Amino acid sequence: MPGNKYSSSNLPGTPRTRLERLLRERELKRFSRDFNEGEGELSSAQDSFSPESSTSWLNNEESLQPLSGARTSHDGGARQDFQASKQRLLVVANRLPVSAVKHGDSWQLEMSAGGLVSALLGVTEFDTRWIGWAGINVPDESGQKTLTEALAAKNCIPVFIEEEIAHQYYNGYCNNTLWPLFHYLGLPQEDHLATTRNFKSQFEAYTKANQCFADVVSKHYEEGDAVWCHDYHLMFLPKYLKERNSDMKVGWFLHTPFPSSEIHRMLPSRSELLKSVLSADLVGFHTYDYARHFVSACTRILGLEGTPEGVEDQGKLTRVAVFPVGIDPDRFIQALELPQVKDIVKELKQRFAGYKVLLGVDRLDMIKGIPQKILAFEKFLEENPDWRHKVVLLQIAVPTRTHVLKYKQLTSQVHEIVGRINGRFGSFSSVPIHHLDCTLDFHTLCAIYAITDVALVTSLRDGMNLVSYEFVACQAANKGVLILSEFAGAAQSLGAGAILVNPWNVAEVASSIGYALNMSADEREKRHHHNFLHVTTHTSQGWAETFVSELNETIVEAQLRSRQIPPPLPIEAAVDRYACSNNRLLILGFDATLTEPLDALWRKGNQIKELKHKIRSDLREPLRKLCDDPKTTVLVLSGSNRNALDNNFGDFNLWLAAENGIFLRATMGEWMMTMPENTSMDWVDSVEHVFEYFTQRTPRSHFELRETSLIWDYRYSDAEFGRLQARDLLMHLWTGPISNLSLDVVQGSQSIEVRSVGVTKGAAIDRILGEIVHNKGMKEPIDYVLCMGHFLAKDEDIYSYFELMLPSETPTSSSSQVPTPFGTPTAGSSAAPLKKQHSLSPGKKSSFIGDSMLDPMMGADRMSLLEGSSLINLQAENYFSCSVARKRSKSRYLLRSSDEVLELLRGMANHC
Ligand SMILES: O=P(O)(O)OC[C@H]1O[C@H](O[C@H]2O[C@H](CO)[C@@H](O)[C@H](O)[C@H]2O)[C@H](O)[C@@H](O)[C@@H]1O
Ligand SMILES: O=c1ccn([C@@H]2O[C@H](COP(=O)(O)OP(=O)(O)O)[C@@H](O)[C@H]2O)c(=O)[nH]1
Repeated sequence: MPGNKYSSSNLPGTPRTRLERLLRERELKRFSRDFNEGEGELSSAQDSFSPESSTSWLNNEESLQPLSGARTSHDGGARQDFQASKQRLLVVANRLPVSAVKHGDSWQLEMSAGGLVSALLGVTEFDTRWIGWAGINVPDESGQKTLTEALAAKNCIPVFIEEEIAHQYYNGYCNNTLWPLFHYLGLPQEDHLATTRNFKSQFEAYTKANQCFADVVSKHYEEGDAVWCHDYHLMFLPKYLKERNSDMKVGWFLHTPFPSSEIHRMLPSRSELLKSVLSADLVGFHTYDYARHFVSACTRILGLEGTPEGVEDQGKLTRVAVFPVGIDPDRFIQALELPQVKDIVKELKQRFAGYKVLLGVDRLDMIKGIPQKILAFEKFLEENPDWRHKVVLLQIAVPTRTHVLKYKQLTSQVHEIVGRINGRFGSFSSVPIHHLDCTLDFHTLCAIYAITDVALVTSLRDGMNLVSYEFVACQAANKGVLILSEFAGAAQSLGAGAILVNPWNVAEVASSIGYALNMSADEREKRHHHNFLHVTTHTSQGWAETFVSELNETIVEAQLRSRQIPPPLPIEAAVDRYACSNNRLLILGFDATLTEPLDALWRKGNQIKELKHKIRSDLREPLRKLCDDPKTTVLVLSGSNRNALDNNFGDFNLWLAAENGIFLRATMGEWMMTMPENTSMDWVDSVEHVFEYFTQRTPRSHFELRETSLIWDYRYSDAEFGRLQARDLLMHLWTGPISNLSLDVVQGSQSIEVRSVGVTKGAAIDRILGEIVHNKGMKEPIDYVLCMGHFLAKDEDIYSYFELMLPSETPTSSSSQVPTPFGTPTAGSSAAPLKKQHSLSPGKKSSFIGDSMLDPMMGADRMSLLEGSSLINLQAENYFSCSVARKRSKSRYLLRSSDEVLELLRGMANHC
């Protein structure tokens, strides 16, 4: 990106691979950090947001430290320099690290709870601005101004959302629809009478809220910034941002699980959300499973191509990668050394003397499996009477999303179970469960983690779960045991040191509690050591650095890739050159060039087969005009069979070349063959057998037996499955029927074609032109060529054919494997001797070009006629080779879709 000083491509001696570049960037960062630490100018505590306190907003007391990157007046010069070298990062999340809360008549800024805030507090490496929803309704302008100013001191920028929209966006679409769905809890029943339970109105509010975020981001964005969007609240944000500025560097990270595509497809707006997320440059998840689910949702629901790198849509890659979050362990480890924390530890130890302490810390959310945890504890007490009155469960249930009905119901349910169990197993002097509906301050939380013997994390699903990390960080002395749900993302990192459980299996959790309480000191030590090492080496700081480095890198790679993509066809210039030429040749592909766009076919479901090979109706008129222009020759050159071309173009005055140019006819005349030497179909039975086998096993795939080739087409099948089947099919072909035959296997993006060696459009064009020139009795040289199609790589030799006709100073696009004009070096091409073949299907009348029996005037002589008569006089500026919707191409130009083809042909037709 121009002006982006963080593009590693700007560095001298640029490393060539992504890994090299990322390692180098890391090293530079480490160097810069070490340097500054050595100077003693910057301590991370100074530079980061301090969450341990809250402040009154109206009083504007500055007891909170600013977020990283805030410039304060007492900054020294070195600090300024270091700050200046930091990359600007806009963190955009629904929640700001502080929430404005009303206390009586005044407002206070309080620390927000939840893992996302905790994770991002550790991010100090960047010059960060945090953009998020203010969390409260502030309708008046002066109120908004005051809050904005108060937040600015923390480098926070509020997004104000009107109350009803915020309600439907946050309580409705986010937390009543996306949240339960992404955690495998299904969708709520839609209720048309209640707007809050109506997908449509909630969805509209969601899009509006995302627009509000986009407005604020755009306002604060500076060129070169990295914009990091967070979580399911902001799935539309990447799209809105890119629409405003396509150069913006946009990453999106999901903190929750991304469910299996079978779950995601239940969502009414499933496609829009996926497409929007794909507008980002980089998409990140906590675990490989979530990333895998996302890619397969894109392939199955959107029909796009999933690659090991991410998701590809017409050559545009959205990178998808895994970035497991961590915590800032030092914050916890250092807190335990504070006298006030030590006091709380002492007090708690006295309070629970003689008891083993089990701990749960969760937002009071149905995904956290709090009822299941408590029921498992009940079962444990039931089965282990010896442990009664020797063990307590402390359950900290942080209130959350209290306006959502399901959360209210959960609160009552949990209270009821706790009451019942305490009644059952409690005594005058003790109760087994201490359940607190509250938010703890940071120091108390650390102290509780430190005195705990067994932490119980029983989430039914959880993106990561940072409580498990925090517990481990605070257990250096105690070496307590972690019981961890296998459905939390953390199970993939802390699984080896924890006791993994299925939270739905209450009996298993109960017995795990027993196992943990009785575990030997030696085993506890080993398990703790393993997890402690992980928690202290996989920090939130590293997480953010890796994500932003990858984002920078993704942009560099996209630039490199886009350099290989042909530039867009300058339609106006192509039309102008056409207008002032005298003898023009238009070579047009058919499928995906002149046919309906795939999207339209896709939607029409079962009618696909009928519609598949039809020319777009809106193209008929301009095409007819072009065909009827005496100064223009139109040739449709396609892989399709003769029938398909006859049916579509029989009433146009043009030339048709079917089966990649093997058959040729003017629509006024008979079909003839250009390359009879390439039409042997001896191999067809054995290949057909394999194609049949795979067609039966791949729903919505089909194969087509053409006169000179066989094609298996899986473009309407599930993309992922289709690709797997295609790989398998190729293996079968190579090891079986074609292993000893001289055949070409041509892979399309969603097809596999088997044809005789040497049959390509480039090989056929020479003879086709010979025939056309002769047939039309052309006297004037061709001075304009448009050669345009969605051609397979193998058939792109046609572009090179014309390149070689240009005056010699014109650079050619490729020098290897190109046919020479009027005779290619390829085996079986026009240079080979012509001979009659008898493998054509009966019923079609064909002549061979060069077959003296059928047409004594045609043949090899005609080729030399053309060669010798310089009937092509093409200047570079009059040659337009153009790929349609295939970005990896040797063509000079690119048109993105058949819509643009329409625009071009209409423009030309205006000059007929
Ligand atoms: O902001 P709230 O609606 O009150 O909810 C709090 C946060 O909950 C979710 O946290 C997730 O992020 C954690 C860090 O990556 C992860 O460990 C945890 O498993 C997730 O549930 C939510 O995704 C955040 O957006 C909320 O802020
Ligand atoms: O009273 C509390 C208890 C916990 N937490 C924090 O809330 C976060 C919970 O994150 P987790 O990833 O476990 O789950 P989430 O709530 O984000 O789904 C942790 O960082 C806790 O330290 C908090 O802010 N206040």
